[in-house]
Amino acid sequence: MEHTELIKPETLQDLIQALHEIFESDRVNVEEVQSIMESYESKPHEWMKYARFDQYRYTRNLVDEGNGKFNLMILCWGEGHGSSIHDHTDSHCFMKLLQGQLKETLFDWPDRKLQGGMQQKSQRVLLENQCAYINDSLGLHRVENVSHTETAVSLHLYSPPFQTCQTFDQRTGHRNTVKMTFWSRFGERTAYVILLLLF
Ligand SMILES: N[C@@H](CS(=O)O)C(=O)O
Ligand SMILES: [Fe+2]
Repeated sequence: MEHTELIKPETLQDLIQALHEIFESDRVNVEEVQSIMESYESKPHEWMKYARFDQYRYTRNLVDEGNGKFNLMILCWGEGHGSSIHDHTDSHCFMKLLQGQLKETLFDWPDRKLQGGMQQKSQRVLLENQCAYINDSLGLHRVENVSHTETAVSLHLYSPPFQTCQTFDQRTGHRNTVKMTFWSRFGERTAYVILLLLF
């Protein structure tokens, strides 16, 4: 097997460069991606221009399109913000904490004769610089910034990129397909909403 040497990326730019090289190959080595993302030490001034918050829910801010192989984005979580239970559309999902902490709760896929709601499988708190991994065969998750005083910022890599996912009602297990949007792209606020309102 081809082996890429692991060098600690000093900057976010170095990390992006290293990710481009890793994803040139058709096979993704999950441990390699996870450890290179983990070894980057978060420096806020390097990612600040992507970190835009909304008052009401977490935002998704596109950083890099990875030559079509992956999407790299920064998610900004205000106090108390969380995602619904969701899947990752058959992609790899890496999630690294750049600032603050996030609670991740794992769930099994609901089965047909679901009773008593979807039961949580496990829970963990991700700390600054840690990198978690999930895909659909490991299950579903919900991510929350449970802090009432601190915001959280995370760096997500999805490969291959996807634009919709399924969300699940914890009580009934019923699912919805939702379109995922970017609050900003490459540091610029996305104009979709404004355009839709004008025309
Ligand atoms: N997968 C979610 C974020 S998280 O809750 O893992 C998203 O891309 O919006
Ligand atoms: Fe997720």
